[in-house]
Amino acid sequence: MIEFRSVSYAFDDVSVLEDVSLTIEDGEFCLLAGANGSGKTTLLRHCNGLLTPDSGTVLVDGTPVSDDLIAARSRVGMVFQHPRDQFVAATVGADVAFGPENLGLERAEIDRRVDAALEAVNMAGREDDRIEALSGGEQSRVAIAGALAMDPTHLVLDEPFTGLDEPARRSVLGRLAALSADGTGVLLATHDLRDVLGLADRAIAMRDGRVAVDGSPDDALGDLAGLEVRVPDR
Ligand SMILES: Nc1ncnc2c1ncn2[C@@H]1O[C@H](COP(=O)(O)OP(=O)(O)OP(=O)(O)O)[C@@H](O)[C@H]1O
Repeated sequence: MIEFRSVSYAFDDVSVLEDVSLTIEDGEFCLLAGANGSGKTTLLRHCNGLLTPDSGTVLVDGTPVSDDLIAARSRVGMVFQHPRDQFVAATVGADVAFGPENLGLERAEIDRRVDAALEAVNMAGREDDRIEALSGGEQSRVAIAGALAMDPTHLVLDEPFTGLDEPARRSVLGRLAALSADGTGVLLATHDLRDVLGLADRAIAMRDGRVAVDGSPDDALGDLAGLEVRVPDR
């Protein structure tokens, strides 16, 4: 469970998050929508301590992130907007293994996690492929595998579809839905909800640093008007 309790945050005295309270349950597939600049990325970066609240608390599985940064970073897998920027190795297998290696796990456990993570994103057997030779969709899936190899309770993704074509987007979405059905909490920031609302359990939308909408996708749909979010045609 990821819990935001009255979280506020400002960059240089400019308030970006204001009194945000949210709980993301295990296995919940949760969308985070909102116009550019509404605070989505800032919120997500609190989930593993990349940012620290000015006031309020963020808890991961009951422990404040600031009390145990390593636990938070192991439990919350983060996938950023441009996966290319988050790769640390030249090949798929080496990149996905990087996180578990840093946890100091035994080689057999690392190999098991890499295999399972690649399997989960439909990239099994591609360990030796060079990342730079992969398509955008494959790179996104490798970035997700890298996060999964940490065996997280939650996956937090910031606009992971940027630059992906439709088939790649659908493929990544399908994997996220399957992972959430298997118990991984998913928090997915996107300003384009057209083909994701139907997969999600819940839709949250931010406006000016506050939670403006929070409900089931069906209920949220009507409330999203005016938030510069792309919604499905009815
Ligand atoms: N490092 C920073 N320094 C100063 N201001 C920042 C910084 N990062 C973000 N901001 C500001 O904080 C506000 C919220 O930005 P944030 O990136 O969280 O929004 P967002 O909803 O994720 O937008 P986008 O969809 O464009 O990524 C914006 O006004 C932005 O300019």
